[in-house]
Amino acid sequence: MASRDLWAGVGSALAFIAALITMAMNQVRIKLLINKMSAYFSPYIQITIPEYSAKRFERSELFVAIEAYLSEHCIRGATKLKAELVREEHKPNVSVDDEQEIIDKFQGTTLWWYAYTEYPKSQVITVEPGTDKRRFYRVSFHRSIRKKVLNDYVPHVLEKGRAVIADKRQRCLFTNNPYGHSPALWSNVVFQHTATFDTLAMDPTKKKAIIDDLEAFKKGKDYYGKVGKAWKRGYLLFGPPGTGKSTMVAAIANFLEYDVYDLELTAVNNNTELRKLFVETKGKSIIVIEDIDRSISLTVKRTDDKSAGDSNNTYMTSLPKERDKGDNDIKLTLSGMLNVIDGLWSACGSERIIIFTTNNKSKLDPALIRRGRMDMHIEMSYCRYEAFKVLARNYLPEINDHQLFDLYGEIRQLLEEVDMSPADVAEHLMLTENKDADACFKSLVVALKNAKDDKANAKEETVQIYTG
Ligand SMILES: Nc1ncnc2c1ncn2[C@@H]1O[C@H](COP(=O)(O)OP(=O)(O)OP(=O)(O)O)[C@@H](O)[C@H]1O
Ligand SMILES: [Mg+2]
Repeated sequence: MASRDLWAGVGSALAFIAALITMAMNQVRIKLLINKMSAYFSPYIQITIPEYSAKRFERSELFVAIEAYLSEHCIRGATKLKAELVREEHKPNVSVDDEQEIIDKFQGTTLWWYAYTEYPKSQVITVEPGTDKRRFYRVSFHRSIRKKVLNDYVPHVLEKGRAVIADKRQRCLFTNNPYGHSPALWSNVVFQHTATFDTLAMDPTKKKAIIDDLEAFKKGKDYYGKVGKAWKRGYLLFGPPGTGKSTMVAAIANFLEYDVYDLELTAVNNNTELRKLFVETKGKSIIVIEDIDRSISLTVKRTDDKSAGDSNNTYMTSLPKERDKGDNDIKLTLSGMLNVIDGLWSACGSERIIIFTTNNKSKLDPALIRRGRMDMHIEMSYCRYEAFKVLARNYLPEINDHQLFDLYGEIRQLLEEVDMSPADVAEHLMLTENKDADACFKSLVVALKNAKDDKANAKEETVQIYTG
């Protein structure tokens, strides 16, 4: 009897649990059905954009662009905002917080945006805190504008968002790590050089030609596409020390708003390493190889190869020109370098500039600097009158043209006769505690006169030796 009661009790308990499960399942089914029906009859459509796609570990570009777009263009009506301090900036970056409806208008139609976060239902242990949650953006709109949203609105958000990101992003200066010393090929710091074309002292006509060339390059996406060329450009900067080659690189980077990759060739062992470094660079960037003549000859051990370089051994291409099969892993060669510049790298990514600087253009192999590889050869020369005026305004902004006028005549004359680098001229124009503008100009005039005398004496000596 007791056992029958017990079984009866167990039986009714099981029946009760079964009834509960059936109800719950029915509820889920009913809920799904309601959702389906409301979706069918609702005139609104929703699109959800996850922060991370299922397979990739990188944040979705669309998600990031939407975040930037909404925070820049639709933030006005929002009341729930969040602020984050990004790296070394002094102003926080303010964006729209989760669960805040944002209304956007596009070509006379309305769209409703909403950000939300999902947390895992079960306990998940992750290495980094916060990586278990999943964020989404959801946009709702009337089904009548479905095509317009997909064809016009989403690309519009993507474009505007990208522009906001580009505007706010901090540009970086990358340097290559000695191979094998670090898992990353490049290390980076924030690029903070303040040089601009306004502060760059050089012949104004040359300066304008460079700016025009850069402008054309920047706007050249369609042109490069049409003529089937990779969207890249090479500049060779040559001239004596202290004439502003490195300053020009910074001015170009600031003008184009590009990152700079400062490639130290002496830390690169072979062609394979060089290729990896190039491929790891991102678009909208400048790769600069400073003093290319010196870094190559330091890097590459001279070989017994008779085909190497010219007979005087003056070209950097005392390194072998032909491509031996094993060269790629053994050494850095000119052909390897040319292959990288012309090949794979230029095909992947876009908007790249490559700059070589040198004090000795004549030491470079013509193959390396031929047009097409180095599209523009820019000579940075000694400081002449026009360049001096720029330097005077940079270093002595308080001085007016009237005050300068008396000195200009003398300085102009001297600068035509004496070769002094802008770096040396700038040294004299630096205001210090016990040196005012007047003293600066006087010290410059004295230095120029001394240089002129030295030049005259040197000439005299040469003549004497020659005649004697
Ligand atoms: N054309 C210039 N315009 C403005 N400033 C200049 C110019 N040339 C040189 N300077 C000043 O002199 C300093 C040295 O110039 P920079 O390093 O650009 O010369 P460089 O040509 O790269 O020299 P090097 O051949 O030794 O590398 C700069 O910090 C800058 O202040
Ligand atoms: Mg330099």
